[in-house]
Amino acid sequence: MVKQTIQIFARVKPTVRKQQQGIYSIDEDEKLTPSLEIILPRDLADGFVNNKRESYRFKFQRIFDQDAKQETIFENIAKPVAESVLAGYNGTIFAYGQTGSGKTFTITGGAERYSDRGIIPRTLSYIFEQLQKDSSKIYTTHISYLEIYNECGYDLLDPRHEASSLEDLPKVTVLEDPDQNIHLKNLSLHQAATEEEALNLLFLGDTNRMIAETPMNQASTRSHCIFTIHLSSKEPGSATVRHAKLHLVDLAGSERVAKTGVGGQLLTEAKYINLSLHYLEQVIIALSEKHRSHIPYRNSMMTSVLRDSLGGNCMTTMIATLSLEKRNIDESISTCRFAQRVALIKNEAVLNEEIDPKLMIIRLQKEIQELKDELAIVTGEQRTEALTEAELLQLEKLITSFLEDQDPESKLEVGTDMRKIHHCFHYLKKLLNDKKIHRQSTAPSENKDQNCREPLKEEEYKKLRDILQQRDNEINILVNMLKKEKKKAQDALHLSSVDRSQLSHGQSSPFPPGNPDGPKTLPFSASTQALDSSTSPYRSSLLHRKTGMREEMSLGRQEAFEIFKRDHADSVTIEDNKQILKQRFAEAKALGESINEARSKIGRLKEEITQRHVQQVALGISENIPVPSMPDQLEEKLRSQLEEEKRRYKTMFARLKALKVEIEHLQLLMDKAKVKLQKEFEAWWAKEATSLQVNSPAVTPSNHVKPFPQMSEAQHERSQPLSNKSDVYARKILPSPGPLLHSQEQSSPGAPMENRFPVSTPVHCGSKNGLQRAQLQQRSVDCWKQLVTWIRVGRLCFFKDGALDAASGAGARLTVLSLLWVLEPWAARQRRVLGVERAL
Ligand SMILES: Nc1ncnc2c1ncn2[C@@H]1O[C@H](COP(=O)(O)OP(=O)(O)OP(=O)(O)O)[C@@H](O)[C@H]1O
Repeated sequence: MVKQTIQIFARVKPTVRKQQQGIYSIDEDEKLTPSLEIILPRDLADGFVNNKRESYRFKFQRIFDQDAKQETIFENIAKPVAESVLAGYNGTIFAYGQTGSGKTFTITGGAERYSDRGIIPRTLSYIFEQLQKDSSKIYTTHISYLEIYNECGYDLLDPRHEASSLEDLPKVTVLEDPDQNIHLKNLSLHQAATEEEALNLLFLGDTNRMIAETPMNQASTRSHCIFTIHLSSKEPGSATVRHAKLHLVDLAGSERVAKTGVGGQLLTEAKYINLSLHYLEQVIIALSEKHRSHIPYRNSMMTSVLRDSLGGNCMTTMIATLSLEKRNIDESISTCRFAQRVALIKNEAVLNEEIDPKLMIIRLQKEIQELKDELAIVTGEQRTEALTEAELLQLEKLITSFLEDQDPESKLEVGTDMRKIHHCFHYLKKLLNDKKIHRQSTAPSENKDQNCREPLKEEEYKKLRDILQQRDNEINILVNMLKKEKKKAQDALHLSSVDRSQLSHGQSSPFPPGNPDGPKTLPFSASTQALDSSTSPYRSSLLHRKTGMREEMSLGRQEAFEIFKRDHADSVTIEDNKQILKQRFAEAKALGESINEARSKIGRLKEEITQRHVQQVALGISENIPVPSMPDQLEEKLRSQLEEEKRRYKTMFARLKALKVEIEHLQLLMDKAKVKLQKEFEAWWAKEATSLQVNSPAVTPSNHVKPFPQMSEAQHERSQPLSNKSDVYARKILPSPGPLLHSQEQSSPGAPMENRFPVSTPVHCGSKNGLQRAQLQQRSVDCWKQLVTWIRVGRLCFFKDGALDAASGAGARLTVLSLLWVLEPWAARQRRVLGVERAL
């Protein structure tokens, strides 16, 4: 049993230095327990805190300042916990802090760079690396991913459901057995045999979390997420199994409702979050107080799930994430205070061992049999029924192996059942008799042979023995050569089939097959195939969802999506990652080729060594001299070259392995970014569609929505100043406002935007009485064509799908208005508007 208080660490998020100046300091002098001092600026100290203290000091196991790398965080915080999980103890790491303080960044990681990987992917990497190294045990790994939102649990890894909202995901409920053990009903466990499989599950969960979030529930901010690695280990042949769980928890933002200043649905959410964090706090207070008999775990789902992690059988670590800016000082102090209370909690971690029921049954059955046998001896009671066929067969097998065993001490153990003992004697007797008869029938010729033989002289005998030994050696060498030839032929066959399959995959994998020492396995090609969307069910389902969405898009919407993508803040990151991925692929390909060369060289060297050896043997036979036991100089040289080449191969192999992990991670990051992009586009599109409908009869500048959600405030503001003047322009150049749609059904909210502006829809144009409807439509179409051309050549910076499909005046008016809002700068806007006017 390991008794330990919960370890607390602090991590300060990097922000603009100016905003943090003089606000905090870290005292590293106290090596064992460094402290963080938060200094209240004078303006805040007055009245902010009752006693007007100007600085607060908090102790932590370690404090990581702004420049701490993800690698450092993993090495110092997560690695020790992962090690205890590998040893069979439960572990928990949870991040606590206000929204935006870096909880998700610390636990999951950033979505931009490979080096930004957080605790979860690094821990998975570490655990699988350790499992591979340890061949003394059989390990099984399972993953689960739970999201708790408004006190309801959701399974983020259910492959049967395609989540488009949180409600689509299976609901998880907490059950408690009589021993007060917590069970999570409906939370699926997924076996992950490799790091890639586990990372794919993480990716699936994160994407489901992102897709399922509502505009109200912006991802991690308002929900708690628990990623759990379940690890079982067993020594071969042993009936004892060890189970350990590692919870990696990203809690919701800890800020107070009053500060967030929200209402409606957000307020409800905030209340739930505050309530669940409040219950967490209550549990922690209760645990830190001595002699408290009741700990209110059951009050909330999160405390129920984390029951063991808090004051139970677990090694728990808390990371207090701090965004130490002036405006966040109160939240930062509150986070640190919380951490100080958490540090008082003592946990008692025990090894979670249990007996494997199957092995236990076999063991007990054997024991019962032995006891029955003993009882039979003691009571003198003997069984009289005949032995079954299976029992007889079993006995005969035992006798055969007993007779074949060269060990003179070996025993024939059949127990104390007299029926079995009798049968053994009968069987042996039969064997003996059969042999006697056989001897008699072959005796005359044997006798004759023996008579002919003269006693062998000692010298001759030795010579013959040497020759025999030599022949044996030759035969062994030849057999080995034969085996190698056979293996080569098989490999050639295998390689050609791999080549074929790689060709059929389009892009060939840069990862070469196998290890020159071992059997010809295909570790990399197999795992890259696992990454391929056709073989990874999780990734493929998400990619399908993503591409599926694309396929459903109309032409115009696709065009809008392309522009949305181009202008999105993440596009630079995606492009950067694409470039890095390309570089890594090129590097992996070059490395793969070098590895293949090294493999062939190793093969050639091995062949040369064998040939050299055969030559030596042949020389020995022809000149009748014994084969030298030590390799000659040439062979020695070949062997050292072989060793050198093997070392080179291993180094390259290790690098390639690391590259593979990096490539897979980058691919996952890109997939995630693409899904996010698609989702944001859909949300923006839906919002635009709604606002077009709601505002359609009279579009006023106040109704204008920010055209792209990802636009910076500055960009947005620049695009905003639509004066009445531009409205006047719009009115001038376009059909005047009027009822845009004929019937109610055309404006039904569910109707796709393209349906709302059908080409054939006649439009009622109130004040353009002089113009024929057909002429008006023609003008609109021309106008649209012109606009589309401008967009294509980059003259206009913004365009919406309705425009392409809408040949009607109504569609034209609205969309051109939208266009006008984002034309910049003002002078250019005017020129373009005039251009539009001329085009009309
Ligand atoms: N140590 C860090 N280094 C670099 N960037 C960071 C760091 N910590 C946080 N960030 C960045 O700050 C932003 C907010 O961080 P993050 O999403 O992790 O906050 P959070 O505490 O999880 O917020 P929420 O409660 O909304 O989930 C992100 O863009 C993240 O990349």
